Amino acid sequence: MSTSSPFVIEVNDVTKRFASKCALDKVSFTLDHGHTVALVGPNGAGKTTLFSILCGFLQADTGSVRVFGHTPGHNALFGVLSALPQDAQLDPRFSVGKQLTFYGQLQGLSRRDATRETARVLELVDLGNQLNAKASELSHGMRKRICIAQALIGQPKIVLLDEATAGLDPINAKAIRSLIASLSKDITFMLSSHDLSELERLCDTVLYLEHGKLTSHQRYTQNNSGTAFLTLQLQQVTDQMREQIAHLTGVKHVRQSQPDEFVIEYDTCHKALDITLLELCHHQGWTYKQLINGNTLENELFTSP
Ligand SMILES: Nc1ncnc2c1ncn2[C@@H]1O[C@H](COP(=O)(O)OP(=O)(O)OP(=O)(O)O)[C@@H](O)[C@H]1O
Repeated sequence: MSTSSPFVIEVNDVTKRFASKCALDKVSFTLDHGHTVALVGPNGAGKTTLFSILCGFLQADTGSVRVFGHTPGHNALFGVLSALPQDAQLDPRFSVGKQLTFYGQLQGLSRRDATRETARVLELVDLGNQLNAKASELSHGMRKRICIAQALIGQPKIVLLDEATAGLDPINAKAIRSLIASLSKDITFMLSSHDLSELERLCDTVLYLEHGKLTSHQRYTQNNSGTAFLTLQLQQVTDQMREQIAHLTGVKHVRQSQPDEFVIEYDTCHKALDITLLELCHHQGWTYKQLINGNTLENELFTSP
C-alpha cells in the first residue's frame, strides 16, 4: 500500500476514558514494517480498547492515531487492516462458506473472488472441509479458527488478533501459531494473549500495558550493546552452581530468575558460551531442562534485574 508514512502504526498521546475509568492514559508508540507485535498486560489493562481504536470501532478522546498514515476507519484501510475481536461470533444460521464469502464481498471482492478467498483461508486454518457446515454445528475451537480465517480474507497488511489461541487445544493452538509465523513475512500481526511463551515464540516487539499506561515498548531481540542473555533451566539450582557459571569467561552477571532457572548476562564476544555452559552441565553432572538463547519474556516483564 502506498503511503507517505514510514510507520505501519503511529499512536500519539492517546487517552480513552469510559466515564471515570481511564482505559488508555497518554499512550504513544510507533511500529514499523516487518514486525510481529505482542500486546501484553493484565486483565483490564486496556488492550481491547487499544485494538478497538486501531480498528476505528472506538475513537480516542485525545491524541492521534494513524494506520499507514490514515485515520482508523478510513476507506483506504478497507481490506488492509483486519481484526479478530476477543469475543468474535459467527452467525449460527448460515454456513461458514456463505458468511466468509459475504464478508469478502463486503470488502469489495467480486462474488467469484470472495468464493476463491473463502476456500483459500479455510485451507489455511485446515477447515477446508467445513465450507457447508453451519457455525452452530462446529466446536468452539473450530469456530475460533473460522474467525481467524475471516480475519485473513483479502490478504490484509495488518491483522490484530485478540486472544487468537484462547480456548484452542494444544494441537490447534500450535497450528495457528505456525500459520501466524508463516504469514508474518507479509503481514504485520499484533497479538494480544496471556500466554507469554506463545508471544515470545512469535513476536519480536512487545508493548506492555498496565492500568492504561504503556509501561514498556521494546524490541524483543538480541541488542547490539555487546551484551546478550542465555536462560538456563535446570533440574535444581544452587548458589554453588551460580558461582561456577559466574566464573566462566565472558559471563558478566548470573541471576536466579525462577526456582529452577538462571539468567546469564554475557559479553557477545564469547559466542560459544552456550557450548561452554552445556559442557559445564555435563562435567558437573547437572541435569539441564532447557537452554534458551535470550531472556524469557516473563523474566523481562516481571522480574527485576
Ligand atoms: N464499554 C466500556 N464501558 C465502560 N468501561 C469499559 C468499557 N470497555 C472497557 N472498559 C474498561 O476499560 C478498562 C480497559 O478494558 P479493556 O477491555 O481494554 O482491557 P483488556 O486489557 O482488554 O482486558 P482483558 O485482558 O480482561 O481482556 C477496564 O477497566 C474496563 O472495565
